[in-house]
Amino acid sequence: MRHPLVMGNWKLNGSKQITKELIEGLRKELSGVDGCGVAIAPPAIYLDLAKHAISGSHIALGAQNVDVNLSGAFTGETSADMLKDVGAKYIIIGHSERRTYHKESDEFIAKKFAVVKEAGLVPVLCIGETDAENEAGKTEEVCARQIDAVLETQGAAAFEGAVIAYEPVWAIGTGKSATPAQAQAVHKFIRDHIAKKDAAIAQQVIIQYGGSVNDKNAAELFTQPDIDGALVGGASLKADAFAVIVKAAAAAKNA
Ligand SMILES: O=C[C@H](O)COP(=O)(O)O
Repeated sequence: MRHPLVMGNWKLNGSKQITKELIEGLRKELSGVDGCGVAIAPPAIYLDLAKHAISGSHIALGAQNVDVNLSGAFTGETSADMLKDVGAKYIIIGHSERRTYHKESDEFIAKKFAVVKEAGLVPVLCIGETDAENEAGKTEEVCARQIDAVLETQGAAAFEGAVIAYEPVWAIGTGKSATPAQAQAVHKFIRDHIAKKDAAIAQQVIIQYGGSVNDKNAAELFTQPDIDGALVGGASLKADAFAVIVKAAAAAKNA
């Protein structure tokens, strides 16, 4: 039985003060909420502060990126072991903003996937098509290619305990979420694609939806059978809105 996971990706937002206040707000709003995994991914520089602030709660810590190297002359990078050392569990890789602004390839992201798994952490592999690819009817082709980069190098077993976030690029930060039916169709395609290699692995993999998820549209998205929570950007910066999303996922799970 899969549990949903709602994860907040703070992106390049926050400060020491905001980190403390946002987590304090989340702890209050989420007290007693059960049935849904919750994680936050603040900027790397605030991970240690966040780890202390979530202490004793059921909020897990995530990171927004990782390097493929574990140590050495790689100025400005952060390794999987370092993320583990500060208490991060869920590591976002392949986010479209990194694919676009940092030119990260499918192969490079697959290497990150392997490094994260090797460290005993949980990769949150972001995949999804651009607006142009969507218009051209290439959604499934793009998602398959992005998953295959891992499947073909590490096998289906690599997805055991892993998380996939389907984030159509056209829905990210635009206020234009995919409809529940649109998202469900792609999530089912992703699960079926992995099932061709290993049905049991496909059944347990968490597939989050991401892209303009908010406190208004979350509940309906979570009614879909293959949508297992969400990767939330903008709405994760407000404790009350993020808590509504978490509660919606928990309610859908318990329904
Ligand atoms: O990682 C989160 C996604 O990029 C979604 O961002 P958004 O909720 O602001 O659209």
